[in-house]
Amino acid sequence: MKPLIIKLGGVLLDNKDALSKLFVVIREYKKNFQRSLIIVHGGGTVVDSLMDRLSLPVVRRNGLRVTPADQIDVIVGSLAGSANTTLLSEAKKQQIASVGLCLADGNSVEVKQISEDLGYVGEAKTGDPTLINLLVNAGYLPIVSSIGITEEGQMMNVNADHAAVALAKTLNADLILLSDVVGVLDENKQRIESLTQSQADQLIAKGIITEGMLVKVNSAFEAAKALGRPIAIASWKESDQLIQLFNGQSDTTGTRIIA
Ligand SMILES: Nc1ncnc2c1ncn2[C@@H]1O[C@H](COP(=O)(O)OP(=O)(O)O)[C@@H](O)[C@H]1O
Ligand SMILES: CC(=O)N[C@@H](CCC(=O)OP(=O)(O)O)C(=O)O
Repeated sequence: MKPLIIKLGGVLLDNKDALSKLFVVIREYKKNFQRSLIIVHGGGTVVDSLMDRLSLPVVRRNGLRVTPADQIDVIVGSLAGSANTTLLSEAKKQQIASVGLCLADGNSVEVKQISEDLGYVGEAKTGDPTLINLLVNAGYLPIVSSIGITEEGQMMNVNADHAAVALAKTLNADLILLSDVVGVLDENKQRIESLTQSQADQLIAKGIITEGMLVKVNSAFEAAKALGRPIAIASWKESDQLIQLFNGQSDTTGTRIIA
C-alpha cells in the first residue's frame, strides 16, 4: 500500500485540544492499518504570532509570505523549531515513535528560491526518498516542517502545501490536505464534494476560492495530475471521519480534487 502524507497547518497548531484528538486518531490508525504515515506541517499562525510579538511586519503575496533576510531565522525558529516540536510532543503523548525533520534532511525535498521579490521563499521540487522510506520502514512517524535549504546552503521558507505535494511526488504517496474548513466551499459556503480543474477555474475567477485555499487547491491539482489520483482537502476538526478519509473514502467529508 502507498504511504500516506497528511498535511497539517493553520490554527490547528494553536489548538492543543484538537491536536490531541488528531494524534489519538493517528495512533489508532497506525495500530489498526498497515500503512506508512508521514506528517508535513506548516504553522502560519505560529509564525504570525511570533512576528507580532517582535513587531515585525507580515506581508503575503498570493498566499505566500514575503520573507526578507532579517526574518528567515524567526520563521525557521517557528516552523522547524516550535511548530515541529509541538507536533512531536503530541505524538510522544500518544506513544507514537516520531522523528522531527525539515525538507533538507536526507535531501527529501529540493528547494530553489522563487524570486527576489518574495525574498527567502522556496519552490519545492522532488528530492530523495531514501531517508523517509528508511524511517517509515523502521516504524517511525516522520514529522516534516516546511523549511528547506537550497544547494547554496540558504535556508528557505516553503509554503507547507507546496512542500507536501513535492514530498508526495518524491515518495509516490497519497496526500490529504487537512485545514480548518470542511473542504472547498461554494458561494453559499456549502462543501463541494468533488472539483475538476475547469470547475475550480470558474470559482477562482469569481473570487470564491481565494488566499490560502487558492494555494491549497492549486497544490492539490498539481499533485492529482502528477500522481494520477484524487487528492482530498478536508478538516482536522472532523476527527470521527478521519480514519475513513485516511482509507480513501471521502464521500461524506472533504473535497476530492480530480485531475
Ligand atoms: N472557497 C473557499 N473554501 C474554503 N476556504 C476558503 C475558500 N476561499 C478562501 N478560503 C480560506 O482559506 C482558508 C484555508 O487556507 P489556509 O488558511 O492557508 O489553511 P491552512 O493554514 O490550514 O493551510 C480557510 O480558512 C478560508 O478562510
Ligand atoms: C512561503 C510561505 O508562505 N510559507 C508559509 C509556511 C507555513 C505554512 O504554509 O503554514 P500553513 O500550512 O499553516 O499555512 C508561511 O510562512 O506562513
